[in-house]
Formats: sequence, structure tokens, C-alpha cells
Amino acid sequence: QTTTRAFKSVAKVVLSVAQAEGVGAIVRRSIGTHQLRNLDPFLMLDEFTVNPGAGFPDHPHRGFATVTYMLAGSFDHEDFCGHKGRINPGDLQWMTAGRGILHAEMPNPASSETAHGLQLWVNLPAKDKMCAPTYQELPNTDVPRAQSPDGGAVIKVIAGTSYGVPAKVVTNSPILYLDVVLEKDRVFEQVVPAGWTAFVYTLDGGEIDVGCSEVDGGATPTRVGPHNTVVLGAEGDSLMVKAVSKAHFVVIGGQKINEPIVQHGPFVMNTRDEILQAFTDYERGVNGFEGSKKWASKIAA
Ligand SMILES: Nc1ccc(F)c(C(=O)c2c[nH]c3ncc(Cl)cc23)c1F
Ligand SMILES: [Fe+3]
Repeated sequence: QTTTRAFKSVAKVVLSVAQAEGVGAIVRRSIGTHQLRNLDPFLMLDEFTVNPGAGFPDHPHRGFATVTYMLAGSFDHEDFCGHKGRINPGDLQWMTAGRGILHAEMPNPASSETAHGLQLWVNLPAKDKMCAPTYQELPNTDVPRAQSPDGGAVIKVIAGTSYGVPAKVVTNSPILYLDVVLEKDRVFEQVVPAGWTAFVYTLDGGEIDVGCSEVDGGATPTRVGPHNTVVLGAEGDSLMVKAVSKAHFVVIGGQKINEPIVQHGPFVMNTRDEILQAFTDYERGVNGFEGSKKWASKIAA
């Protein structure tokens, strides 16, 4: 039978402006600002720009995953269990902090290039919040590529599936995360299940029309330029984007976890008691924070 597509509408557009974060770092915050909260399962999305010497020195995480995707420059990371490495342009690090990670994230000191990328914080279901930490790290060449039938869209499949190409990353709840480069006047279509939280975040480059009139029966398209978060309506199951000029954007979506969220900085749990427990575990160096009391990173020294 023919499947009829219901196109997603645009619920809200928010421009992200630069703000200070970490030590000397600059971020354009998308998800996590007062206008972009309650986008379950997403807790934060930062487009970071970090010059050498600045960065994100030693800090903990519990109860969620951080997804670092480098666009330019390179970042070093080092955690309290001896896991360290370098994230180069196009590389992906999906770090499931679970019960506890203490780490530092700093630009590669050997590079004079500004580090530019995205860090997305994805909440974990209660059953996984105290799981053992895991890393899924893909160099740029290992991130699966897809393209639209006319070749007008080239997609890096970070999570989920696009044009039949599945991601390599395994997630604790259903997530879609695509890096899309769309040529001028070309159309990109993506299935995003109805009921999911979903948004487009535009990067440097051109303008796009979301919810294009030519393909969705007359709804007036919403035109946006760089550094905008375009929140999509929950109804409908098909995202349509048309490039007014060559554009670079990410498409991020996820099934809602629908559990209580209690967040205090880098700890995200379900109850206040669990947050208090996270602070005491971190201070005492127990329950996943073993070794935290006497550890200090070398990269942020
Ligand atoms: N204040 C505060 C509190 C807790 C944190 F975890 C952080 C933090 O590490 C980051 C926040 N945005 C980021 N973008 C990119 C990277 Cl690599 C790291 C961060 C932070 F800045
Ligand atoms: Fe971190």
C-alpha cells in the first residue's frame, strides 16, 4: 500500500548567541537555554569555539551521555581511569558517563587552530544512570555516510538511520543524530517518528527552508540562517528541508524517556536524593567515583 507522509511543522526557532563557558571557552548554547528546555531526552547542546589555553578542565559527569563531534581543530580528553585520546575534525566521541566519569577536555596544545564542534548531552533512562561508563569513539572515516537519491544531500550518520544507512553507535534509547550538507536548491527528507523530540541546528553556511511549501502541501516554510535551533512539532513523521543556499546543519531527534529529571550541573538523576548521593559519592570517591579524590588531569594542568 502507499504510505502517506505527514510532514513535520516548525514549532519554534531560537537563535543561539555566544556565551562564556568552562575556562575561557565560548559556546553558543542551543538546548539548555531558558527558551529550549524540556526537550527530553536532550539536556544540552553547545556549539563550542575554544582557543588554545582555554577549555574544560577536570569535571565530573553522572547519569547521562556526552556526545562530542568535532567540526574543526582537535580536542584532547583524559579521564580518571586512564582513558585518554584526541578527537580530530569529523571525529565522534559518544561517552556514556553512567555512574561516574571525571575528566578534562582541552584543545590539542600542539595545534594553533581554534577547536570548533558540538557537544550534546543525552539523558539516560533510570535503569542505565548507574551503569559502568563506556566510550564509543569513531574517527571521521568510520562515521557512516549516506546521500539523497539526487546526491544533493551528503549525510554523516552519527546515530539512527538515514537513506537506509545505519549508524555504528549503539544508544541506550532511540536517537537520531545526522550531520547534513545540502546543496543549493536541493531537498533533504528524513523520517522522524511522530511523538519524538526533534530539532535542526544550523551551522555556518547558508540558509534553509524547513517544512518546504513545495513538498508539504502549502505550509509556508520557515527560513533560517546559521546558529538557529528549529524545534519541530511532535506530529508528523517526515522532516523536509530545502537549501536556499548551500547549507550545513545537524538533525537531532529522540524518543522521550518520560522520567523525572533532577539536574545539578554535571549530575542528572531522577530524584533530589540521587543528586545529593552523587555529590557525596564524588566528594568521597565512591560508587563509581573511585580514585577521584587524588586524580588530576595532565592535559589541564
Ligand atoms: N560549566 C560546566 C559544567 C559542567 C560541564 F560538564 C561543562 C562542560 O564540560 C561543557 C559544557 N559545554 C561544553 N562543550 C564542549 C565541551 Cl568539550 C565541554 C563542555 C561545563 F562547561
Ligand atoms: Fe565533560
